[in-house]
Formats: sequence, C-alpha cells, structure tokens
Amino acid sequence: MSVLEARELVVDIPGRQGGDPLSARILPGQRWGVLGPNGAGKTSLLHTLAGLRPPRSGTVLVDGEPLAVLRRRTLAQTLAVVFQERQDSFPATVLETVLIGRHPFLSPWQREGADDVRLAHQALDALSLSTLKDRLVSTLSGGERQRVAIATALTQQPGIWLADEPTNHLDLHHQVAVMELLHQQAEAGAGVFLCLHDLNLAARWCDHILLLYPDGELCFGPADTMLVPEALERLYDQSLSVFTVNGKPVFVPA
Ligand SMILES: Nc1ncnc2c1ncn2[C@@H]1O[C@H](COP(=O)(O)OP(=O)(O)OP(=O)(O)O)[C@@H](O)[C@H]1O
Repeated sequence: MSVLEARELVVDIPGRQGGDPLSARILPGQRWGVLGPNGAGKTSLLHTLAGLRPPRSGTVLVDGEPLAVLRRRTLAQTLAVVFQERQDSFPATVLETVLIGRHPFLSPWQREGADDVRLAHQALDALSLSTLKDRLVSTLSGGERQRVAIATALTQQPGIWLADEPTNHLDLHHQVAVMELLHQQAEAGAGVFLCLHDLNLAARWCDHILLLYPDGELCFGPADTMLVPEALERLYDQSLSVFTVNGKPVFVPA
C-alpha cells in the first residue's frame, strides 16, 4: 500500500500565472476523480504527480519520499500511469505489450518468468483481451488499445494508479467494467487518481473529487460535497439538470 502526496504543488502550465497550490494525500483505498474543462490542466497535473513533468513549485512524494530522490525503478514498482494518448507503433503483440508491466520487477536482460506470464494472462482476462493476445497492438481498435493500456498497468500491480481518461474510446459495457476494476483495485488497497470527462462516472465511482478551473483555481473533497450543480455549472460554463438514480446524482446538460 502506498501514499501519493502533493505538497504545495503548483503545476507548470505554460502561459498561466499563479494557480492554487495543491496539498493533498491520495491514500490507499481512495478513488479520486479530477474534473475540469479542456485545457484546465488535468493531464499536466497527472504527469506532474507521476514525475514526468517538473512542477513550477512544491513537491510530490510517494510514501514520504520526494520523487526527486526516488529511483525510477522503485517508482515504477509502485505507480502506474495510463496515458490519454499513446504510440503503439512498435510491432508487438498484445501479450508482449501487457508483459511490459512486469519490466520494473526484472533485471536488465532478464526474461519474464512463469509468474509474470500468469499475471499478464490474468490482466488480459480481466480486460476481456485473452482472445486477442497474439494480435499486433497496431491492428487493434481504439477501445481495444485502451484496454491493453489498462491491462499493462494491471500487470504492474501498482499501489498507485494515475489514469488519464481511462474510459476513453470504451463502449458503455467496457466503461463500467474498467471503473469496476479500478474500484476493486482500490478495495485491494491501491490509491486511484483519474482524470475524467464523464461527470456521471465520477459521481458513481469516485469517493473524492478535485475540481480544476481554467485559471488554476482548484478545490477538492469528498465526492458528495464537490458534485454540487452550481460548482459544476461554473466549472464547465454549462447549465445542468440533476436527477438521482440509485442514490447517486446524474447530470445532464440542461
Ligand atoms: N508542452 C506544452 N507547451 C505549451 N502548452 C502546453 C504544454 N503542455 C500543456 N500545455 C497547455 O497547458 C494547458 C493544460 O493542458 P492539459 O493537457 O493539462 O489540459 P487538460 O485539462 O488535460 O485538457 P483536456 O481536457 O483537453 O485533455 C493547455 O492549455 C495546453 O495547451
């Protein structure tokens, strides 16, 4: 189990002055959803938390250690990133790609062992990809590639998930399956941090919400305190109608 912490973190958004510093801890078992309009800085925040982009100021810590002093290998054994965009041009099969999730645990030139292959097959099964295991990733549909990316992260068995729009390209059934999978990961002790565009997926599956405004203003807290129509209407500059289904709010454009 791992803790991801942002301490007085200001993300470096080119051309943006200021921005609220973020001080928050993503604890084991928590499911965070980041909401905000296009260009608000969700991806930049996620990349900064992953150590892929230097912050303008402040620190990111994993288990109390600043990213700057953590070995990349240790970080890769702890934290998985599912990117919004990816290049799958390298000619590799689905199984070979998913096995990349085991690489942080292998020494240089070490081949994957039986346990690594078993974990990869489990992940393929969880994402309904087993029948595609020998296909070249470059031949897959957008939604199938998205599921390969999530299966690769699952094979990594991370304590912290950073996923940028993990339901991108997915049909309704697979959106629900992926959100359920992330819920199970949290129940097993992972911290989950997601950028989302779908308010209703966030309302149903996230227990913490971070609202990110285009000028860098932010606020966060338990989901039921953040998913307030007035706040969301200001966030998206869009009037909303709200219904309640199974005890959860459902938002539709008014
Ligand atoms: N390398 C860069 N150079 C210049 N501008 C950048 C760079 N990276 C990000 N930006 C700008 O920073 C802002 C935040 O981008 P980011 O991708 O983080 O937003 P987002 O909230 O994830 O948007 P979306 O919902 O469209 O995915 C955008 O205006 C973007 O154009």
